[in-house]
Amino acid sequence: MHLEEARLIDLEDVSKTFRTPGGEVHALDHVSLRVEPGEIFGIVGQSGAGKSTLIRTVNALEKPDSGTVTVDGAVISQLKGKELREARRRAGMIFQHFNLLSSRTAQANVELALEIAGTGRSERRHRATEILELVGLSDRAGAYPAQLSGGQKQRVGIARALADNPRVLLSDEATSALDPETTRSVLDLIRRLSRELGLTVLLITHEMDVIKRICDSAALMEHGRILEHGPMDELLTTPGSRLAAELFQLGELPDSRGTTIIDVTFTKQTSSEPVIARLAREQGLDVAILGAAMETIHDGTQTGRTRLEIPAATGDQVEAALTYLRSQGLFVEVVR
Ligand SMILES: Nc1ncnc2c1ncn2[C@@H]1O[C@H](COP(=O)(O)OP(=O)(O)OP(=O)(O)O)[C@@H](O)[C@H]1O
Repeated sequence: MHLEEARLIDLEDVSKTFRTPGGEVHALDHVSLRVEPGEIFGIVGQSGAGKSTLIRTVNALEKPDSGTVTVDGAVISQLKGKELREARRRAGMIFQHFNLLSSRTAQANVELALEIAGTGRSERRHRATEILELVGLSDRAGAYPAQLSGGQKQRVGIARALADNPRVLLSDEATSALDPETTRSVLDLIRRLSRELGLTVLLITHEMDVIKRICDSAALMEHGRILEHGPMDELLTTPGSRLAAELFQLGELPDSRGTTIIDVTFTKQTSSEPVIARLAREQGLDVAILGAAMETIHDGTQTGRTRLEIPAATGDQVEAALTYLRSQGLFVEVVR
């Protein structure tokens, strides 16, 4: 792969401090992050973690105090004037509250993005029609935002963001104002567009479900720092991963009763149920399922965690059970 292509979104040692009456706030504290071409990368974290500041450095709405931000080969954090405006066109952005102009139809909202980019009138019309079709809104092109549902408004937002053919889509809590079903359909649309157009997507969210549903990779942010990041499969099988535990919550541990408790993580390739049944049968163990958190992800496969309790048994029996589960390709952590 060409070197520049491999650096589609690349933050290197980026810091940003705000001086407020209450003191200094380190919104970004030496953040380094790389998003691979074509992947959907989610950043999750509590309010105030620094997510918005991070995404704002990627479309140059915020200038870092130090470090570099590269987008599609351009070091966006160092550009000015015309060059900066040009580079900004490489990334489209969607927002929680859609940010559509209420006085313009869906079609005219999409065309506005192209007008600003200097595209001619007939080309604007053609492109807006094309992209509205791609997001499934052809029949609503003449509707005003007030006549559209939340999901439809976000589809217009997506069409507007992609009208100028950017290679990167930035999403700032794009589904936070939508109900769960609409959220799923908008996320699925983003996933489809990412695959069809080869789009790289960087999204920020405080919702773990968003990460589970569409992300290839994710990062956990806290106090301006990235605590963990990586491909989802790797995160889920990292011992002690906070992100994995938060993504697939298994609840509190029961009171100690001399048993062994293990968390079994299964990713795409396998489902845990038949394996657990076989474990009970073949090893003669009366295994109890204490909790399970599963998600059917975008490609229809299941990912999740199961918490098992193995009855008071000899060390050898527990060891044999762990060996068996691991031999089935499952990731196993002894919790207690
Ligand atoms: N322009 C600003 N001036 C002063 N402080 C700011 C500014 N922008 C952000 N901050 C502070 O920087 C920290 C990170 O804010 P940021 O908005 O990036 O977090 P966030 O994770 O996106 O949270 P939220 O989801 O609530 O927006 C917060 O403490 C915030 O108050």
